[in-house]
Parts: sequence; C-alpha cells; structure tokens
Amino acid sequence: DSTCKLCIVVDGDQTFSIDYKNNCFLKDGKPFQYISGSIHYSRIPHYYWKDRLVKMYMAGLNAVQIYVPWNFHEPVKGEYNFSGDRDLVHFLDLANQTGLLVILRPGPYICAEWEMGGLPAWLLETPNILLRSSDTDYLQAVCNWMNILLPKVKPWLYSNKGNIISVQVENEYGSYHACDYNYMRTLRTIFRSFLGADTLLFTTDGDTERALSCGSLQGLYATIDFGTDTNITKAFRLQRRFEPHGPLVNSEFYTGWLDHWGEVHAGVDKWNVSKALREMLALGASVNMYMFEGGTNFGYWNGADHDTRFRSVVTSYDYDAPLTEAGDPTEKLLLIRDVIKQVPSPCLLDLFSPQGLIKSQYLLTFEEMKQYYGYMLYRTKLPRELWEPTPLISPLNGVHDRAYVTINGVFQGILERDTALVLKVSGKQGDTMDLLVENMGRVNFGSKINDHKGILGDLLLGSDVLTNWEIYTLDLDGAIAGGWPHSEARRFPPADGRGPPAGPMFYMGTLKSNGVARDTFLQLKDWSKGQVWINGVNLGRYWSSRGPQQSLYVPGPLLSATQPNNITVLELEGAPECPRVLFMDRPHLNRTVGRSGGSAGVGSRHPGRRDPGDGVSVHGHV
Ligand SMILES: CCCC/N=C1\SC[C@@H]2[C@H](O)[C@H](O)[C@@H](O)CN12
Repeated sequence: DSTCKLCIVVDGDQTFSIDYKNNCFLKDGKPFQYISGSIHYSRIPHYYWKDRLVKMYMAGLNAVQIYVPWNFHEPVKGEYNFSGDRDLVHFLDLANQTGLLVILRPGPYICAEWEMGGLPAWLLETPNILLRSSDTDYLQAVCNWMNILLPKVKPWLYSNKGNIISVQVENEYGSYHACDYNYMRTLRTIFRSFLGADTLLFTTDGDTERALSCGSLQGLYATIDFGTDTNITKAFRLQRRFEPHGPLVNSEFYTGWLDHWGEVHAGVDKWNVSKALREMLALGASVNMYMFEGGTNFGYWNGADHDTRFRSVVTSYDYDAPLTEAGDPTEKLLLIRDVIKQVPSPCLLDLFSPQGLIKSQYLLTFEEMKQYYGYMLYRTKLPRELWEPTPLISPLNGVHDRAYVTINGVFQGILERDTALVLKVSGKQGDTMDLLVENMGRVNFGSKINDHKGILGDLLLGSDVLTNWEIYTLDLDGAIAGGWPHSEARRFPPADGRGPPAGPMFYMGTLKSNGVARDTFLQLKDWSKGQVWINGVNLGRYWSSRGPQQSLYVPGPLLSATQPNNITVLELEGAPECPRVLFMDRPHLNRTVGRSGGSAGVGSRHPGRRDPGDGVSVHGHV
C-alpha cells in the first residue's frame, strides 16, 4: 500500500497491495489481476448463496464484489440483524470456501437501486439532515453503524488470513452534489481506524472529470466504472489522470442494466460485453462485472431514481446479468467464461519474462535475444484496419520454426517453416498481434547447420512490413519449475466439458499415485501439439496430431509415490473436448496421422510388455 513505508511481512502473512512500478495488484507479492462479479446477498435467499458463488467460480472469476446495505442490517435504529438472509459473515465464509476473494463495499451509501441507497429511513427523522455529508447527526449515525459492522468484517480481511482484498469507501461520491471532502476524510479515518493501515481502500466513480474530482481522495485508490458504450482507452486515460501509476480498474463494468416501472426492459448485448471484457483484461485491467448475479428486490427493498421525475425500480433485479435472477447461466455467461479462459493474465509475462520486453523496430532472432531454446513471444500492433482477412507472410521462409498467431488473444492460425509461409488474419488498427514462436530443434547435419531460430527477415501484412516489435524471451521452464501454475491463487476453471479454445493454452492437473512410482508413458490422445512438464521437469514435445509418437516416457523417479504429481501441459493448437491425459504402462510410438499420412507402423513393443491396448490409464482433468 502506498502509505506503507516499512512493511514487515512475517512468513505466512497474506498481503494484498498495489505495485505502483508495474501497475498491477500484488497478492502475496505476486502480480494479480482480479476478475470479479457483483452479487448482492441481500437480493438472493441464503440457501442459494453457495449455488451462485460456485457458478461464478466455474465461470472463471477469482473474486466477488458485494455491497453491505446498512438499512438491511439496521432497519430500526439500534436494532441489528445479521441472521438468515442477512448473515454477512456466513456469505463471506461461503465465498472463502468457494475459493473466491471478496471486494467489500460497505458504503455507508451504496446506491444499487436499493431503498435509499442503503441508508436507513430513520435518518430522516432528524430534521434537515444532510445525508452523505459531514453533517454531525449523519456522521454520528455512520460512526455508530461502522462501530458494529467493521469489527465483524475485520477477521475476514486478507491480511488476517481472510478473503477480503479491498474495501470501497462511499459509492460514486463524485456524482453527488455535496462534494464534501471533510465527509470523505472522516470516512477514511473511520475505515483506517477499524481496518488497519495495510487494507487497500478505494473509491469508485463515473468516468467524468467532476465525478473523479469530488469522489477521489488521497490514500484511497481511485477506480472508475463504465459499460460497453464507453471508449475503454478514453476511460482508463481519465483514471490515469487521478492514478498515474497502479492497476487499471473498472469497478463496475455494466453487463446489463436496471428497469423502472413503465419502461422498456433494459439489456446489454452479450457480444459487446465479451468484446469489451476481452480488451480490458488484455490491457491488464482488473474488472468487476456489475452485475454477475442480480437477484430480486424482495419485499419493499427496491430503490428509485429521480432525474427529471420519480421512477421506481421494478422488483426483479435480473439486470440482464450473466446469471439470471433465478441463478440460471446465460449465453452471456458462456461468452464471458471463454474470454476469461483465453486471456492470459497480463502480469503472466512478468512471470515468464522477468527481465521484461525488448523493443525493436525490426524482428530479432533467438540468438540475438540470447535465448537459445524453447519459445519466444513477438508482439506488435496492427498498423491498419484489416477490412478482410489479410495475408501475413514470411517472404524468406523465415519462421524458424512454427509461429502460433493470435490477435487480441483470438487464435488466427499457424505459420510453419517450409510448409505454411502465409496465414490470413483479421483485426482492426491497434489490435495486439502475438506470435508465439517455437524452436523445434536446430539442424544437426548438412549445410543448414547454422540454424538461427525465431523470425528471420521481415514479416509482411499484405504489402506492409511489420515494425515496432515488443519481443519477450520466455523462461517457461523456470516458472514451472518454480511451481507455477499449481501454486497460483487464480485457479484455472475446472474442465467443464465444453470445447476449450483454439491456440496456445496451459492446462494443469495432478496425478495421485497409489503408493507406487514406476516408469510410465503419458499419452495425450486427441491433443494436438505442445510440451509437458511433470513436477516441473520438462518431458519434451508431443505432436499427437502428426505422430508417429503418441506417448511420452515418464521415468519413475520423477514421480512421487506419496504426494500429488503436478502435470502442466502447454497445448499450442487445441486440446480435446474433455482435456485429459492417460498414463499407460507401455509406449505408443507408431501411429502416423495427419500430413505425412502412412499407415500405422508395426507397434514397437516395449520388451515384455503386453499389447498397448491394455494400458492402465489414469483419467485426470488437466
Ligand atoms: C447514469 C447514472 C449513474 C448512476 N450509477 C449507477 S446506475 C447502476 C449502478 C448502480 O446503481 C451502482 O450501485 C452504482 O455504483 C453505479 N450505478
């Protein structure tokens, strides 16, 4: 946290803070990007909370954002209710059990189309009270409430081994007419006094100058909110005016919208939602989707708006959200889940490429980058609009040896030495084009032995020479030997039976040995091409889609007989519908498929082994 000058971190402590140098959050010292969804426990019966939280987790979220409606817990002055549908601690515990972090928004004002924005109506018994200001009667009531609420949530703070990673002060205060800095300073003091110096406090405001001017305050990290009708670059440029360093954060990315009685049902296009989400995540922004599960304004809890006239909010808070009011997944959720799966955590490059990128006008080879083996990432921006699929060409057959091409994270296809020199790609000016280039091994015989790797010569997009490259050396082996991704907080959503996306993707899984660790053969049936690590050891390449080899040898001593064995797979083209791997008791080296054709050769039998078909397999979701 910026105010923390000397952070004493005891081993085993949890910390959540901001890395102002690398513009991202740090979770236990490691770069972290939250992908969050708003859910209002006050709008869902408590017996459905776990169901909704699990669905949010399965969608790939790593956090949930919740409001605490003051009037829901203190409907009558001095009478508090934290039971049943109001059991906030139970909700926090369920989120924790589900593996979800929490972004807490205790107001005291929360807006939310909730009755008086969460402020209790009994405040109005004080004549002429000026709500949301340094009005002494109002502030006294706020202090009394925070004196009840904040001690309840303190044990759940991340720094106390809980799951609350950040706490919002007030709510879009910059949109309120008062613009009372003393009020915000008082709230900051109250929150700090109860929650301690190392809790990340933040504000959220609309993407306007006035909103951020009145809503932000020194010591509270300023974030913004906007939907699909806003220019992302412009919005984050405005946030940067108030937070020149630190993570980009959209605290309320509107996946839908609210309804008033008498108006047309509101909705937001699912394709616009997934496109904007992909772009924000690709920028490294942390995003909270408002709403992910809306729920219902049971009883009399709906709020109202009053701009030119009074407009009461309807009972359903479905919000056209990814989970319906009844908790059913929608097509919008499936699109969001695919986006989350496909966009690597942008801080991932900090892990794979700790020395950072090299900017170069023209392409550089592996050797020029002083990386000799494995994979290299070449990144550039599309120089112009591609009104139709446009050829990406290596005129000198310079892709050494295979390049996996994506644009804004969407797989376009492959360029391959000697065999695929042209690939048609689509995108718009400024889109990010990545080429993950694989060194397939250097020539070991004959005149081509001086076999440079990477991209030799230029790459042409149509007739344009592509320039202004960012080149990342990748130390995958170092990261995986260090425990990634198995040690990661942000778990990969479990395999869900839906087709995984095409293009480079990591998969993880574990093999639990039954007390035995002996030689075995790892088969990736129906996978395409990639690399496998077991317990951090690089087994080598597989190319199931081309053959003839169909299994990788796993020496027994690599495996633990007592601990789960970590399997990490880098699939470069496309994993099967249900990604799983088999551990067989014999090799399979003789199945030639794909380009080279040819019939299956005579099986090369491991001495003393039975027919490959009898292999013992361990099905594990990877
Ligand atoms: C254009 C009006 C902006 C008012 N802000 C809104 S309308 C829907 C959402 C919720 O009320 C949410 O609680 C607010 O923080 C932001 N927002």
